[in-house]
Amino acid sequence: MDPAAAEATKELTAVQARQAAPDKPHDPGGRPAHTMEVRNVHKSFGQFNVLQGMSLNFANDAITTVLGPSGTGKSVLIKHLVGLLEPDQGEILIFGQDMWRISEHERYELRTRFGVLFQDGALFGSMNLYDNVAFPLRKHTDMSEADIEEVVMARLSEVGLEAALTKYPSEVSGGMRKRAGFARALVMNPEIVLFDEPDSGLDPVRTSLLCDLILEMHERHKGTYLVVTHDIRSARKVSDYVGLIWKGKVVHYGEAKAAFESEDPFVRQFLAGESDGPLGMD
Ligand SMILES: Nc1ncnc2c1ncn2[C@@H]1O[C@H](COP(=O)(O)OP(=O)(O)OP(=O)(O)O)[C@@H](O)[C@H]1O
Repeated sequence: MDPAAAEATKELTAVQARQAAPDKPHDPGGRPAHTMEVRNVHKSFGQFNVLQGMSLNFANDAITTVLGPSGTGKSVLIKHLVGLLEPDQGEILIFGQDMWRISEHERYELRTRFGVLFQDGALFGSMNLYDNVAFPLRKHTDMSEADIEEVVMARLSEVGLEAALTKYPSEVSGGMRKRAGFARALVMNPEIVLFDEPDSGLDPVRTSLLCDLILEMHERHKGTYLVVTHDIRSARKVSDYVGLIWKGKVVHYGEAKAAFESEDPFVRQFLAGESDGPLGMD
């Protein structure tokens, strides 16, 4: 191995050694120390090892951003967290429960405690924005239409869409679709909210406004938020904690301020988005 590669490997090993905090016991009040934990998760598709021993304890009631290059497994991580993909090895713990050691029904119930904002908002094209936001309440609760209306209007108003409630997704901008998706993600008062590249397809101004909205909603509703992105500016704006993933592993996790001020060459290169440094293309 050439000296530069050896140095990079050494660096990476040192960073990996500082990854996710060790397990903590559950607190005596019954609340797990972490509402969301990923423990040594491996996942392959055919020969392709996407997650290669990923571990991460997400801080409760904080916004964690997970950053990583394209194709590094960020969306695969989200699918594991919501129980859409089963790990080949390792555990996904939600509220202290192993997602894959509970029944399918329990997993389904657990999913109702998540809000997820997918890249394109994942709205139903055949429903207007009001019905899209009302959908989870109609599906998962027996609330009356009057109560549903109260909640839906409150959520739509928080994201600035109360005037657009009769519009269909195809009739509004990408930014509005994301905001509607956000309103829908929050409608069941979730304790965990996951954002899969909320900034994708948005211009810098709309990205910045969406970040403001994420911060505002988190302040108002609290909860454990995970934002997956490769946009470093968004990460800087919203994060309390930052996780960096590379080659299917968490190579750094810690407070955002410390990460952005880190002298570590790997973390610096990652967060500065520079081509020069221990990270390569392969
Ligand atoms: N169901 C699947 N079957 C086969 N390969 C898959 C599947 N899901 C994901 N992959 C592969 O796993 C890798 C990681 O995908 P993932 O979508 O998680 O990347 P990402 O980090 O979210 O990338 P991006 O930032 O570009 O969205 C990719 O190479 C992808 O092709």
